[in-house]
Amino acid sequence: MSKLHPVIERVTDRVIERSRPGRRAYLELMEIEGERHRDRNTALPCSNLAHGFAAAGEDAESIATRRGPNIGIISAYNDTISAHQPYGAYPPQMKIYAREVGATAQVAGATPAMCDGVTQGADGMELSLFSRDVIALAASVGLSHAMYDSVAMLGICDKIVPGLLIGGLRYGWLPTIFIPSGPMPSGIANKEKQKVRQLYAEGKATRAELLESESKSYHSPGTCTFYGTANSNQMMMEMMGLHMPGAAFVTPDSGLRKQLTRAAVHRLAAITRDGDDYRPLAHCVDEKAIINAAIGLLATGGSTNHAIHIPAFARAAGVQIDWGDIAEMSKVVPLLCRVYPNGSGDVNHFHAAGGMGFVIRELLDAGLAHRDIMTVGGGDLSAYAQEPWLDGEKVAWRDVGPSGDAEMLRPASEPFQSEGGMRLVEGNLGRACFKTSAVQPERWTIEAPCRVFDDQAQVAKAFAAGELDKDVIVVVRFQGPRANGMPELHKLTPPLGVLQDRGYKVALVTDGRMSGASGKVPAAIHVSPEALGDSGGNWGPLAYLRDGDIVRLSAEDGTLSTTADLSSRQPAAAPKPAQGMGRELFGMFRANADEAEKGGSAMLAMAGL
Ligand SMILES: O=C(O)[C@H](O)[C@@H](O)[C@H](O)[C@H](O)COP(=O)(O)O
Repeated sequence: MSKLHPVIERVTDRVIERSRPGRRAYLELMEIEGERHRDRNTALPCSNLAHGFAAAGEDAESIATRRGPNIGIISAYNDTISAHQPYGAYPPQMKIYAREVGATAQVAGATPAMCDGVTQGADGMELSLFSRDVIALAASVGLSHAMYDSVAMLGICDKIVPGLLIGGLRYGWLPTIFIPSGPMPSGIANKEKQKVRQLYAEGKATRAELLESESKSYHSPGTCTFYGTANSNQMMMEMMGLHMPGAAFVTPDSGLRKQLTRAAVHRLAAITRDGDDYRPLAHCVDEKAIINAAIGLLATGGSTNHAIHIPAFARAAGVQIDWGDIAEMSKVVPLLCRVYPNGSGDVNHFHAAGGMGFVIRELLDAGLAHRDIMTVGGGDLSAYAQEPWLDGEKVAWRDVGPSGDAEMLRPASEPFQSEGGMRLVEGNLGRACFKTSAVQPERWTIEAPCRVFDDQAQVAKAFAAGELDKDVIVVVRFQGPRANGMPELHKLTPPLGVLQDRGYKVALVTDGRMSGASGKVPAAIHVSPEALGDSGGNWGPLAYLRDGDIVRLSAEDGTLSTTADLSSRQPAAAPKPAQGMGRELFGMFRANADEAEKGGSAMLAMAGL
C-alpha cells in the first residue's frame, strides 16, 4: 500500500488540529441526537407517528411496527432542470426496491433546485449561491419529521449537492447516500457551442443560429455534459465515498443506472444503526473525506465553485479548511484529466476512458488521497477505484484498465501538469482563486491597465463600443455575497474570449464567481474581501481601484496586486441592492453572509459554525 504524500499528510494534520474543538462538538451532538432517536417509534408519541404513516398505504403497517428500516428521501426534483427531471420517477421505484429488502421509503421532503444555465447573466442568478443555503434549510425541514433510519439524497446540480450535504450533516447520525441520475448523451461538442457564441457576440451569427446550436448541446434529460459544477459535485461524491461506487457518470436511462439506484436503496437498508454495518454520515464526512474532495477537484480541474462549497460543507461537519490548504495541496496533486472546459471531450467521453474509477485508483496508488475513510459503498475508498457493470441483472464492480484516451485521462506518472488545476493569488487587492487547468500557461501572468465596472452589463456595453480592444484587466466589483449574492459572471466569457482571440492580453478580476464551465480567459475570482464594506465599515481593496490603475495577476508567482496607491482614496459608491425577482427577500442572506473563502453563507455564520 502506498505511503501518503508528506504534503497531503501535513495539510491533513493541520486541518485536523485546527478543527479539533469544532469537530469534537459536532460529533458529540451527533452522538446525543443519534441516541435520542435510536428507536424512532418510542421517541415519537403515537399521534405524531400516526400522522407520519397515515398516507403510507401498503407500507403503513411496517412503519407503524418498525418492521424494517424507513428510508427518508429528500428530492430536489423539478422538470425544468434537465439533470433533475429523471428524479420524478424515482420515489415510486425506490419504494419497490426498499420492499425487496424488508424496508420502506418515504419522501421526507422536497427542495428547490435552480439551473445556473437558465439564470446565467439574468437577475435570478443573484439567488443562486444562497439557494444552497435554502436547500440545506429545506432538507433539514424534511428530516425534522424524525421518521427515518437513513437518507437518500436526490440532487445533482451546482448548489443542490452542497446544500443537501450541509442539511444532511446536521442529521449526521443517519447513514446517507447520494443518488445521481447521470449525464445526458453527448450533443454538439462544447467547443463548437462556444464558437457560435463568440460569433454571436461579434454580430456574425444570428439569434436563430445561436438557439439552434444551444439546443443541440442541451437536448434531453440528464446532466449537462461539460465538466462544470454539477459534474464536479459527482466527482466529489465519489472521492468522499457517498455514492454507490462509480455511480457518477452512468447515463439516465441505462439498465446499469437502474441497478445502481436499486443497490443504493438496498444499501441504505443495510447500513442503519440497527444493523451490524452502521455508517453514519457524520463519520463518513470527516477531515480526510473533505481533503479527498479538494484533491479530486485539483486532480480533475473541477469547478471553482467548490472553492466556496468545500469550506461551507466542511463547517457543517465541524471542520475548517481554507484556500491556503487547497493551494498547498495543488502544488503536489497532478492534473490527470482534461475534460471540457479544460479539454475537448465531455464527461461521457471521460467516463468511457476510465472515469472516476481510474482517477481514484491513480490517486490512491500514488499516495495522493486518503484510502482510510468510511464510505457508504462498504469498506474504504478502494471500492471506488473500480467501475460498475451489469452482471446479468445485478450490478457488480471490476478493476479499471489503462486510460482509454490519453488526450483526456492520464496516469499519475504522466499527468497533464505536475500540479493541480487551481492556484491561490494574493496581494494588495486581496486573495482570489485562479483556475489554471483551463488557461494556456503563457496566459498565467497578465499585467495591464484596468477598466473598472460595477456590473457585467457595463462590460458588455464597453465591449460592443470597442472600448476594450486593448490589453486590459477587466475588474467587475460589487459582485460578492454581501453586495448581490455573488452571481456567476459566465456571460463575460464570449466577449473576453473574443478580445483574447484578437491578440490582446486580457484578464478578469472579480469578487463574483465564474461558472464551472468557464475557462480559457485568465481570471482571479472570488476576490476576498469583497469590495462592499462590512458592518464595521471595512471595504475591500477592489472598491478603491480606478480605471487605468496597473493591475498584475499572476498564477505563476501567485500575485494579485496593483501599483496604485489606494491608501489615500475613498471607496467607490456601491450600487443599491437590486429589487425584483425575489431578490429583496434575500436581504438577510446578503446582510449576514461571510467571505467566499468561508463559504459565503449567512446561515452558517449565524449558526455559529
Ligand atoms: O457552474 C456551472 O457549471 C454552470 O453554472 C452551469 O451550471 C451552467 O449551466 C453554465 O452556465 C452553462 O455553461 P455553458 O456555457 O457551457 O452553456
